[in-house]
Amino acid sequence: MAELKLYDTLTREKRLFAPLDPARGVRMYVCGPTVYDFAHIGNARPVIVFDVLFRLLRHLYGADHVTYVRNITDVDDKINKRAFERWTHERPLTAEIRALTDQTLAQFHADVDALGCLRPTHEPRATDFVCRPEPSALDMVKIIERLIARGHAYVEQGHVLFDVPSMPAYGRLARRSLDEMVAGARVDVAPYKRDPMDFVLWKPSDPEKEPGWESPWGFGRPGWHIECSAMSGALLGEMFDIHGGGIDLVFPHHENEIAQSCCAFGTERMANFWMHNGFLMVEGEKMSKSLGNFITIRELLASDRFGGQNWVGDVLRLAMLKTHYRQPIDWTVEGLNESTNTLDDWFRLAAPDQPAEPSPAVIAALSDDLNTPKTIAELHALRNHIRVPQQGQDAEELGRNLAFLGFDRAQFAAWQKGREHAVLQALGGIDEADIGRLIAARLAARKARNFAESDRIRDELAAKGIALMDAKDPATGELTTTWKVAR
Ligand SMILES: Nc1ncnc2c1ncn2[C@@H]1O[C@H](COP(=O)(O)OP(=O)(O)OP(=O)(O)O)[C@@H](O)[C@H]1O
Ligand SMILES: [Zn+2]
Repeated sequence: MAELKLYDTLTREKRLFAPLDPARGVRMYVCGPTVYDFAHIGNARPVIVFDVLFRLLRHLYGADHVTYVRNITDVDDKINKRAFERWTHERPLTAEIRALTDQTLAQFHADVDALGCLRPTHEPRATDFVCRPEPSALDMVKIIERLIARGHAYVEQGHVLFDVPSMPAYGRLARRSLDEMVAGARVDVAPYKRDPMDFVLWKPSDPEKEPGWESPWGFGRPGWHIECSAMSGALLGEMFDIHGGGIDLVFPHHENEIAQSCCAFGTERMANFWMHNGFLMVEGEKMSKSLGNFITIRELLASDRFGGQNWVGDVLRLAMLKTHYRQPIDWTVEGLNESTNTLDDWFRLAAPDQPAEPSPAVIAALSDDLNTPKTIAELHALRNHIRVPQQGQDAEELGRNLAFLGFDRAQFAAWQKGREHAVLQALGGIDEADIGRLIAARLAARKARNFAESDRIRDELAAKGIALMDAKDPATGELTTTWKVAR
């Protein structure tokens, strides 16, 4: 088996990966979306990156030996605020919140499906893990009770807070001193906190406008960080193999997850590897909702807001994978055009209907800390060996790799056809049949050695924005011509 090496944010090194407990397979947790609005393309980066890792792990360890959990945050103050704004009092507020989160989750699924991402093994909703009736079922309330019992949390004015000074190892993931963390996190100083770094595990809810659960500390709701400790603990165990998310989650979110899980379970570590993707940037800044410089996945797929046209999931996926996951990505129209041309070329040459099966060179590249730029270079090399489009071993191998990497030939082809149709219409009514007739006339002219006429037809089409591509079948020596809309 290929050796898998992954970069671990905690130890700041690339290390050899092996499952902690081979009998349980590989266990991976990735922080998922907060469902109150459309996801932007920056949010898609961790989804795509960890989908590629999921595919690689399934290949290396077997599909039944990988458990991938990506949570859904459906209790959050931004959700409450949005639901409260649109609430018409015709149904209870909790039903309004559920409708908002259901609708947002359905949109999220449609978006990431279009990006070629497999569904994780489990997609737990935070609200299902606040308080579970079975005494043995781990949930947020039980973890908080344990933290209080072990002297790592305290109750104050209806709030439960994690006592940061009670954990000497706090700050190890972020590698910051307490002073730096206080400055960097812009932590709220609140009257119920003993130390400014202490963070909320539980807070009281106003039953009139906020969702809540009955708890030993009154009617309230959990803080954000505790949900990931509960869902990962319940579905993967107290210690698991890989924990992922965007680099912005290192501090405070992941630092706090570690504090909660390790102090509640009495463990040294929460995850064996911590993996973080870099930012997707627009004009030198992180794409984010708060900065307002974002474009949603939906807008890219279904509107012409970015670059004056709509895009297909495969193009967004390739544009994302061209950059190594730990580097920042600059999101540009030019990058999407380049990816479009690459996929157009690959699908023209790759054999259709191939099973998803990677080449050893692709596995080797991905096994080196998910080196997707190297993977893409391997595909270009493979492409250069193809003699006859869509035929022969190399064409089949390219097709198998594209399927393995999650590219969808039919989806891409349908989008290309739609684009070509739109361009042809804009060009003033030339259609596919006209082009076919002109190509046949040109081939006939060439056969008759009437090169002036064949060039005239080529120029006539070029003037209309149609480029012709000639290829010779090496077996028969026949010339065949295909066309595309030139841009
Ligand atoms: N620009 C970005 N580039 C890469 N990953 C990102 C970016 N923005 C958010 N993420 C990641 O997306 C996932 C979902 O995060 P979250 O729901 O907190 O996003 P968000 O609150 O909408 O982000 P923001 O407020 O920054 O727009 C996280 O793993 C986060 O790190
Ligand atoms: Zn999390």
